[in-house]
Amino acid sequence: MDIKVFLTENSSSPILILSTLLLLLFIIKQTKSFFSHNIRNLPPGPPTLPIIGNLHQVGDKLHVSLYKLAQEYGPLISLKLGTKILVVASSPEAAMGILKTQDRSIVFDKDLLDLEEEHETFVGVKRSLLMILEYVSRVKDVGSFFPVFQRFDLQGIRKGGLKHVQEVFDYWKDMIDERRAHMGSSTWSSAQSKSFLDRLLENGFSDIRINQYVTELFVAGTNTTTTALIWALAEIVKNQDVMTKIKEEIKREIKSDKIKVSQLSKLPYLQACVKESLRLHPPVPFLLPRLAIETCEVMNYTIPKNAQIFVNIWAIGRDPKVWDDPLSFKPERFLDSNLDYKGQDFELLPFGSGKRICPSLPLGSKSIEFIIASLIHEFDCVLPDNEVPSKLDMEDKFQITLGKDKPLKLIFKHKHGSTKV
Ligand code: HEM
Repeated sequence: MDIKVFLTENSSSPILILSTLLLLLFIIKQTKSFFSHNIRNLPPGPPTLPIIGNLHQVGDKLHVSLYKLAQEYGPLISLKLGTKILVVASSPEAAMGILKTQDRSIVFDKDLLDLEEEHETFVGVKRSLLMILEYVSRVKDVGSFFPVFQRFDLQGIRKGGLKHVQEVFDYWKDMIDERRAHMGSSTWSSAQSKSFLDRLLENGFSDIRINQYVTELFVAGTNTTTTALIWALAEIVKNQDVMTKIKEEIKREIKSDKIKVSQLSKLPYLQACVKESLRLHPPVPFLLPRLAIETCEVMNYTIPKNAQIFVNIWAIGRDPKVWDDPLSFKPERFLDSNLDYKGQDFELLPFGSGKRICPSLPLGSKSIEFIIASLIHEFDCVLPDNEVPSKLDMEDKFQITLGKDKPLKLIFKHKHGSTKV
């Protein structure tokens, strides 16, 4: 229909006319923005549709959709998501190119930590932290692909996320107030200062800053470690030959009732199992998104300023060009190899690399090794309901961490009597 005729026929409805004009303006703006993004020599990628670009190709399992696109278009690809350009690295070379040029990133949309929003009542810090993760990991946030819509928060993502951030803040507000009052009292001496919170308070951090740091640490630290632990246990239980080898190693090397952290270095096979599990199931499938601060060249392609960059470490861990028989759980591959996850080997980056590497790498990796070694040393671990280990379901579920879709249920029978599920 001719626009002029349409406007004349509908002149009785000013709201309809206004919304039509707004829609037209929007389409013109998007089209202009598409042409201005038409940068030469972008990394290859699938053809785009008008306005939405490649949004229709991004499934709920983002790590899998981007892995499949990388198989088709190469290790460094570019996509248009709304008005944004996303570059994804899915091979060690591409990861190295990105991580050596782009070392700043953003953790949360800063709006999520905006404290101006209204109060809600406390419902439980664990639930709230999980809800924050759930909101942060929502892939299909219209506002992030079309910044023009950001302020409207059409899907309620910002509002929902803020509600749970506020619940978490409320939870430890009392703790902060109490500690601050104690520090200000005459009975306080700096020798009593022990915790991370004390250090922040001593150094004059405001409540807002403390809230942000502590929430970030909780969000980054809790789900990652438990997710890694669950995957490693699931793989060991599924592969009973691996379980037998761990038991033999522990029996041979550990003579005490309890394992100490200092003894973990005597268990190279167990350490290889943890590495192998982190290769196949990195709890964080994409490193923290990097933002191209300036236009730059990576692998002879141009990455334009303000492009968002993902490194798909889940894809790198399954790349048949890098790993022999990549989908099999084979800890032996690490026994005669110097390959490590400390950020230097771009084939294996479960903790990231560069300035943004996980600050808790030693704590995270040692915790998993220690918990698994202790469980296997002290308990016999079996699946309930005569489930066959080799048939254990290993489907994953994409949130900001990549968890196991079906919960892992195990029965732990203490070697000296009691049973725990
Ligand atoms: C197995 C356990 C863990 C894994 C696999 C893991 C993985 C990661 C990864 C991949 C990143 C992003 C690195 C990058 O983009 O280059 C990261 C960042 C981070 N991790 Fe961990 N992490 C674990 C445990 C922890 C723990 C226990 C804590 C805190 C107690 C923690 C705190 C953080 C923080 C604060 C950041 C953000 C660093 C920044 O903003 O520069 N992580 N972690």
